[in-house]
Amino acid sequence: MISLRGLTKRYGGTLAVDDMTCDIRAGRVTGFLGPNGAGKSTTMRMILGLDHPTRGRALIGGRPYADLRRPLRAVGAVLDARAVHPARSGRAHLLAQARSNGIPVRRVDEVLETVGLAKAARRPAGTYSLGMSGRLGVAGALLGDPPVLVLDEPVNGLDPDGVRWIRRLVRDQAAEGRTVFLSSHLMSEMQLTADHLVVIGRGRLLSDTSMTEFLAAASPASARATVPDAQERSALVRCLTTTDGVSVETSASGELAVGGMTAAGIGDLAHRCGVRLHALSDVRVSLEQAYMDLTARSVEYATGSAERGGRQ
Ligand SMILES: Nc1ncnc2c1ncn2[C@@H]1O[C@H](COP(=O)(O)OP(=O)(O)OP(=O)(O)O)[C@@H](O)[C@H]1O
Repeated sequence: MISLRGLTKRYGGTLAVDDMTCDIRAGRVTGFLGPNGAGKSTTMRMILGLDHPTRGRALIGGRPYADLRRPLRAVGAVLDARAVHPARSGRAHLLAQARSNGIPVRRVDEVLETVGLAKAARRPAGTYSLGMSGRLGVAGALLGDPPVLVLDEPVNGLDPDGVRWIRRLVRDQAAEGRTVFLSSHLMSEMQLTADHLVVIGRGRLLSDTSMTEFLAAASPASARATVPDAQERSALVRCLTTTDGVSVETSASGELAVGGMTAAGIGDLAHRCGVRLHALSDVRVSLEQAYMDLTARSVEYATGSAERGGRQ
């Protein structure tokens, strides 16, 4: 588990991280979201001991990073996948990391295989594509088989196959009981990958909740229903419109768009009214829309169309 307690970082006049308190728990993928400049990388750097908090603490398994005796065995990280000596081969880069953490050489070859870099392992890392560098970064993170993974934008530069690979990898790591803390600006990908979300804006914690609750909170109950029989459809519309707070629109194809009620509620009502349904589904906003709504006022570097506003 990663624990943040009143974590604060000030750079001169910039409050990059402002009193963050939350736990990033084991056994699930926690997505870390926030607009550009929100403080995600600064938070991750403080977790990894690369920056000192101005106030507060970041703990990995109850200890600050500096107290970890074999750090690669406690936490694996990808911060800047390009931060590798360009003349060193991928394998030599991993070997150096392994030696300093008491990790056997065979583990280096194992992780190179896992990330699909075995064939390119002896080439200078400076000749790697962005995607290959990303894979080398992930190999370094997995090297010590750590219980905690911190990944800053790990899908950057990966092709669709690579993006899928990262998704499966982090989901598998979480399923094995590891703590996975992952940042990305790719909302559709995050929606498929994360179980839990930590959202920040201008350094402050805006949300710490499950993906399901985050989406449900952003979208008032609404659903779509298909009733094949016209008379039964009218009967269902009558039943729905006599329910408080429910609105119904009928499309040209006869599909009902229902506001103020979930699919489960409509199913129960249809059953009571003796109406046969052919299709019934909840309508949810996407993570992208829910996230945009939450962070609209916290965007530091906004384009013309984004809302500008005060601090939340
Ligand atoms: N070394 C530094 N010196 C001064 N200011 C910094 C430093 N590092 C970060 N900042 C500032 O702290 C704030 C948070 O930056 P940070 O890189 O943590 O944001 P981020 O959420 O990771 O952004 P992005 O999504 O663009 O990567 C920004 O205003 C940034 O300019």
